Amino acid sequence: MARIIVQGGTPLQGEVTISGAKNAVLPILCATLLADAPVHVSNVPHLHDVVTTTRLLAELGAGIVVDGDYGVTVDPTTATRHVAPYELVRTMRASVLVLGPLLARHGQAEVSLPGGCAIGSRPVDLHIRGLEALGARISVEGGYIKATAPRLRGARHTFPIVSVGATENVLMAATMAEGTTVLENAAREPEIVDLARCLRALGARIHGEGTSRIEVEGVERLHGGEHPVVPDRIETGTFLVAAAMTGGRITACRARPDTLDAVLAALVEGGAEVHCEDDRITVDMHGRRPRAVDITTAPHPGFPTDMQAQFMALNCIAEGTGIINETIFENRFMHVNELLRLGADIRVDGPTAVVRGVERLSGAPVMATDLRASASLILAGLVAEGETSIDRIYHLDRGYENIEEKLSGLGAKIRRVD
Ligand SMILES: CC(=O)N[C@H]1[C@@H](OP(=O)(O)OP(=O)(O)OC[C@H]2O[C@@H](n3ccc(=O)[nH]c3=O)[C@H](O)[C@@H]2O)O[C@H](CO)[C@@H](O)[C@@H]1O
Ligand SMILES: C=C(OP(=O)(O)O)C(=O)O
Repeated sequence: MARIIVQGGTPLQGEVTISGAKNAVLPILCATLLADAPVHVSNVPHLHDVVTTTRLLAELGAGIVVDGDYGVTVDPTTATRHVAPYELVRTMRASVLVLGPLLARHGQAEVSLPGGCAIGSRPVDLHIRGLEALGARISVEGGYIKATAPRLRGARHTFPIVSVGATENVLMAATMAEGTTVLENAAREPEIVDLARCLRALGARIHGEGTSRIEVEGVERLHGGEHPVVPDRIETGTFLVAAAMTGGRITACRARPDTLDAVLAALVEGGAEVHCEDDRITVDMHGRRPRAVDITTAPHPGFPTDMQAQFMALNCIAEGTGIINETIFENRFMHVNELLRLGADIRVDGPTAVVRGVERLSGAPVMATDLRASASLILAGLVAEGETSIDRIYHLDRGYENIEEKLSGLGAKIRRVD
């Protein structure tokens, strides 16, 4: 099985180009099902989850053309099937995002329940309740969400808790509902903003994305169009933490500093010098050891749960003790046991981890358990003495494009072995 081998000890230096955001491109690809003509999506990252999504769209009958290095054109006009099968959905939870578009466009959808994953149980009740508020009739039978709605109707709906995926599913469905929909307590993540921009480029009428109140005036049809995917803030943050941990200086290019406020504030608290330009972020640690940072994850604009594992890695080698509270997912500390194998000092008590910084980590074989846990192990490997070998890296390929090549370009001693 493929592994990543990291030799620790090199401060990272140089520039790295950020790819399109995984968590933006997946809903956007699903949204193309709403259109009645081809949609061209650019700045599409090379990720396993993107391949899974295009397979799912093809399974539904859509035409897929990969053009150039980073473009995908989806022709939804031939997408007449409405069943998203278990075999595809089980490998990627975001597949449930075809539910809203299928329902809005075809009046029916059957989507396999995605199931849980390593980081938590991850139910989809909020997606279902939101779509029901628009008039859908939904039942769960045989492991499938079965939904029908001859025509969705606009409604006022308040999400009981903030959910990125549920906001996306209901937003997509509402674009073609009859009348106006108002979504309260909507997620405010930059990926929601990017989805709304894409939908608007296809003719949707949406206001308020990026705030907790989104208003959608339903339209009869969405047309074809084009959309470039927003840069990946989590990939950006991961590289910036790598620079901070190694005492290096890197610039993330084609990034979006305005989507990273909480992460950049935490880096500054950790002792990094951070400099932002339009689409570039430079982090300079001047060879210093980072200071420990306290983190509490929260919906945007709070500190992102998808950066929690990386900051835990930073705290492992920082000066002082950092306290990490994970409030979004109930089981997102799977990286702790692996970091302990590298010599970290971490104590977990329910949703809280207390990380006492140690002078040095030492390389060891470790196992990736989920996407961001994998990233945290690479970061720890970059500063550990000797060699760290990371197993089960298929998790990484879901969400990081060529991470070992990008890190090598910054001077890291890292390679993939098959
Ligand atoms: C593809 C994608 O964009 N994934 C992101 C998305 O996941 P995802 O959209 O799955 O995450 P949500 O925002 O929905 O989850 C937030 C919380 O709500 C709960 N919940 C969610 C839906 C539901 O129907 N019922 C329910 O109880 C979840 O279990 C979790 O505790 O947002 C998460 C939170 O920022 C990120 O970590 C993921 O990287
Ligand atoms: C948890 C993540 O993704 P997903 O929701 O696709 O599992 C992530 O990107 O960190």
